[in-house]
Amino acid sequence: MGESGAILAAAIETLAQTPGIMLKATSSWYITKAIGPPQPDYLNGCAILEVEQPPQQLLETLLATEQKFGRVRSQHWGPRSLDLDLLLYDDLILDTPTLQIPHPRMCDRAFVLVPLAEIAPNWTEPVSGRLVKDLLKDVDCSDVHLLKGS
Ligand SMILES: Nc1ncnc2c1ncn2[C@@H]1O[C@H](COP(=O)(O)OP(=O)(O)OP(=O)(O)O)[C@@H](O)[C@H]1O
Ligand SMILES: Nc1nc2c(c(=O)[nH]1)N=C(CO)CN2
Repeated sequence: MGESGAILAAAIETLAQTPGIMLKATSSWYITKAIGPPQPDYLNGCAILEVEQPPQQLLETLLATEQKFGRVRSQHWGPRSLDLDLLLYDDLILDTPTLQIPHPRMCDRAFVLVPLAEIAPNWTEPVSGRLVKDLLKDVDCSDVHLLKGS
């Protein structure tokens, strides 16, 4: 919800300025049809961060950044101002009540795999053992559209 392009750019900048985080790459932004209850389109993208923070601390940083940009949790999979998900962390597999890595739904989501394949095509998703660029071949990308100029 809101000025999504500006919110995403500002959120990325916030992360890049966080001690222990170095921004290595960002994808283009993609306009994507919402999965879940009826709601406006999303703007999705991915970034690669080099971090000194362990995964749980990185999740806290992401959640704090969502809060900074006004994230309110109401409806499940409902509209939101900003959603920052931790998709992959090296080749780590982690399953705790508050954090699962890889993100458990990433392999099914064209809105994740299209931008991720742009910046990390040869990253292996460690649960399936498959490359991001190969996972992308198995999803329907018809509802994912490049935002021109991004
Ligand atoms: N890899 C992960 N990245 C982000 N949050 C995660 C992850 N694994 C578990 N979580 C937990 O999920 C909680 C809820 O996340 P959130 O409300 O953003 O879900 P969502 O984005 O609506 O749905 P989805 O998880 O399907 O993308 C977070 O507070 C966090 O504890
Ligand atoms: N297009 C799109 N749909 C969604 C998204 C998202 O990022 N993009 N995130 C969701 C929950 O995280 C639910 N539905």
